Amino acid sequence: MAALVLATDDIGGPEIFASLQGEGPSVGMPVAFVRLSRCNLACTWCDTAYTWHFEGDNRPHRDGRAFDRKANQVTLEVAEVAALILALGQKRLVITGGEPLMQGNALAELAEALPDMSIEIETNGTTKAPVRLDIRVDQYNVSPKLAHSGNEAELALIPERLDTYATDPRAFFKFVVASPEDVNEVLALQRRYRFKPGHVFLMPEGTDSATLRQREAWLAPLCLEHGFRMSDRLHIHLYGDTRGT
Ligand SMILES: C[S@@+](CC[C@H](N)C(=O)[O-])C[C@H]1O[C@@H](n2cnc3c(N)ncnc32)[C@H](O)[C@@H]1O
Ligand SMILES: Nc1nc2[nH]cc(C(=O)O)c2c(=O)[nH]1
Ligand code: SF4
Ligand SMILES: [Mg+2]
Repeated sequence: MAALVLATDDIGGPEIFASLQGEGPSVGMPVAFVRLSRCNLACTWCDTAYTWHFEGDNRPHRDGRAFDRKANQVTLEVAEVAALILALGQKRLVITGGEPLMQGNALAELAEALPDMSIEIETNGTTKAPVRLDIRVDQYNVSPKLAHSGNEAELALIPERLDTYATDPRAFFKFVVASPEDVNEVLALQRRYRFKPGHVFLMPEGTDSATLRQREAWLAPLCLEHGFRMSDRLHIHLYGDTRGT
């Protein structure tokens, strides 16, 4: 059986936890989360940089911190991960990271070990799931990265991938916006990829309630004007920017 590389919680255990889904179309649902380690992108405002911003990695991040590789990832057999998830007693699993689809083949085995759970995947949209995993996925929350993320567009916005997700009825798009100008980029992507009506969310960048509220004040009218849905970040209001929530 394969192994998965997971992020760690504050005391060094695997980041597997029950919480309410805080973002996107299933906000408020009670779910189990599993957070995998590593990412192929490097968003300057990433709220989980501890999954990829390891010591010696000189990709920039606004925290300016380097994280220690060994302290922030743990490798477990798929069966062990499945048992920890089942122990949470939830019906739905949200797989996130880091970029979880970097470990798509091991995730397919995880999905097979959890035949009764529905599955939602948080992804940056640069990678597709292998078929063995894809057939088990109920929902993709795809979060393509705009210019303010600091990623090169050639790495962050891959036309073939975005075309595939745009035509998949299970895929919802969740764009992180930090300023009103960012919405122009979303509008350009909307024109190019023709995301389905009701499948596009704009979500404020922010890791504290005050920032989210302040940005939602200008984001809400823009959503009304352009027909986008707005996503808050419920978990930030409930628990702050903490691991395992
Ligand atoms: C940490 S990412 C993990 C999954 C995947 N790598 C991705 O980017 O979609 C989970 C979600 O958090 C969002 N996110 C990360 N940092 C954020 C921040 N500072 N403010 C708002 N959303 C953020 C991402 O855009 C994504 O929708
Ligand atoms: N409660 C809660 N909801 C979330 N939705 C997406 C999350 C993520 O980090 O991918 C997340 C998270 O970390 N916590
Ligand atoms: S793609 Fe996701 S995990 Fe990777 S750096 Fe960006 S927000 Fe963080
Ligand atoms: Mg999060």
